[in-house]
Amino acid sequence: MTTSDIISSDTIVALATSPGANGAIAVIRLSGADAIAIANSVFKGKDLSKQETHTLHFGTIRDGDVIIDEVVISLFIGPNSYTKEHVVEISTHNSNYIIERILSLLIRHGARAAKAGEFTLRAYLNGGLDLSQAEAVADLIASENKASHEIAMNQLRGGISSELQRMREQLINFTALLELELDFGEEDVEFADRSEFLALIGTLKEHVTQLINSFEYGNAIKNGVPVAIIGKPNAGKSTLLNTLLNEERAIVSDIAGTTRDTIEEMMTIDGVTFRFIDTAGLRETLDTIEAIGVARAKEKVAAAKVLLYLYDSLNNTAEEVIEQVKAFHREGLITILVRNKIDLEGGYFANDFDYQIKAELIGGGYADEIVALSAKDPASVARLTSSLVERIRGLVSDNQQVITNIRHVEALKLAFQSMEDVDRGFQIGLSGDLLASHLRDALRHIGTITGQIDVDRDILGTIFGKFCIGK
Ligand SMILES: Nc1nc2c(c(=O)[nH]1)N(C=O)[C@@H](CNc1ccc(C(=O)N[C@@H](CCC(=O)O)C(=O)O)cc1)CN2
Ligand SMILES: Nc1nc2c(ncn2[C@@H]2O[C@H](COP(=O)(O)OP(=O)(O)OP(=O)(O)O)[C@@H](O)[C@H]2O)c(=O)[nH]1
Repeated sequence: MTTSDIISSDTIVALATSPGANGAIAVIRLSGADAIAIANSVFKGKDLSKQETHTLHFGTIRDGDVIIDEVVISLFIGPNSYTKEHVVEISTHNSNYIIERILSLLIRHGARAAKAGEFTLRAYLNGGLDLSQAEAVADLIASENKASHEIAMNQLRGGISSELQRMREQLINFTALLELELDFGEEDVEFADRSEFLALIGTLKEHVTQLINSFEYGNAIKNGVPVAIIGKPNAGKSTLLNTLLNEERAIVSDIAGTTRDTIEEMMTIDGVTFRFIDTAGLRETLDTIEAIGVARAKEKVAAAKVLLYLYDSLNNTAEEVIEQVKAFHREGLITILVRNKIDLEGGYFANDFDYQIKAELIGGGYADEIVALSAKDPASVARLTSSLVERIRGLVSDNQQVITNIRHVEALKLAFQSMEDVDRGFQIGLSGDLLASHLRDALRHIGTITGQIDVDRDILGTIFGKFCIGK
């Protein structure tokens, strides 16, 4: 690739820092073949065309004789830049007036206003980043906690890309062997035995499934892990939420049915963001407002990753706890039984009540554990939060790649289907060329994730259109 191949014809410009923000300095970024020439035509200082890449230069920006600002210019000579084109960054004083004047000055001198995500689009088109890395840039900017930051950073550093590359290589070897056999078709040779092929496709399918499943965790981490807090009226749901949030957000009272609607609160604990959802108490009622609340509670559990079921031994029978928790149960729902108000019993002592619940719900696989606490007491609630964090972290193993992007999941599902076709094809003795065609489909679907394979212009538009302008 020569420099002229990778440097696009038009030069784009945008504010790279946040518009309207209060900082001291703003950065205006130019990228393209004429970036240096355009900057030179408004900059009074050293001749930028004679400077080395990755150097800084002090000077003024002038519109005719008028000095608009004293600035610092950073120079990146293509392809040694983020976009792989010439990039010039102008650090100005952060004034909307100055920014507007410099932007329009640069446009008058031949630059064009960049569209959303256009710098990163160019980085992708010029081979600086692959598509999943470009998407990671958006995730990184949006990341607000340690867990989502870690996943986005891993993706930006090529974690997903290299994993997919390994998978593609295996598939390519596989296809090559199969096509070699096809060439010798008449002679009926087999270069690899069928069981080896089947084992390999089985491993690949398993791997793809693991990635698909990681999305549930990845998506929860990215958007906050939804936790539904459920229990009979007066179980202490609002009290627990208040202690968790350390503020009086939910209305607490001892009149059953105070919480008529659902309340949602975001909170980051040990780097994991949770969305706690308080819900109306569960009870048979003729009060229609509250009946709607109960229906909503069921919806919330359906959308939750974690269920905190609150009860206490004074107001609940073991039977009703068992019945309700079973009613909410579904595969993959992390269920923590929260036995509340232990201060009223003078501390927690396991008794028949617990043994029954433990045997039925923990033993039966409907719940993961029981945490006994007093919702009013922050120290005992801390035991619950550390258990919550541990369980969320436990969903993926340390070095497993996590998918956070729905586009990637869709592509992986299609790849899985093609692998299924290969698998089934083998079993029913499908001809080699048809098998190879299914294999190529699988390769193509995986390739769309990193963008190695023809990605539709519309899809690129959707991906980069979500970025902010200047990114
Ligand atoms: N001022 C500034 N800060 C920024 C960016 C930027 O564009 N400008 N970035 C963008 O959003 C991110 C950093 N990304 C960057 C990626 C590559 C290069 C770069 O100059 N690459 C060269 C040189 C590499 C080297 O010296 O090792 C290259 O790839 O050849 C710069 C920034 C975050 N901070
Ligand atoms: N002693 C004691 N009282 C508690 C504890 N947790 C909650 N309570 C009390 O129990 C009553 C009901 O608590 P809430 O938090 O309003 O219960 P809720 O589950 O939100 O009730 P609804 O809004 O009716 O669904 C209040 O008087 C709380 O102060 C606890 O750990 N110990």
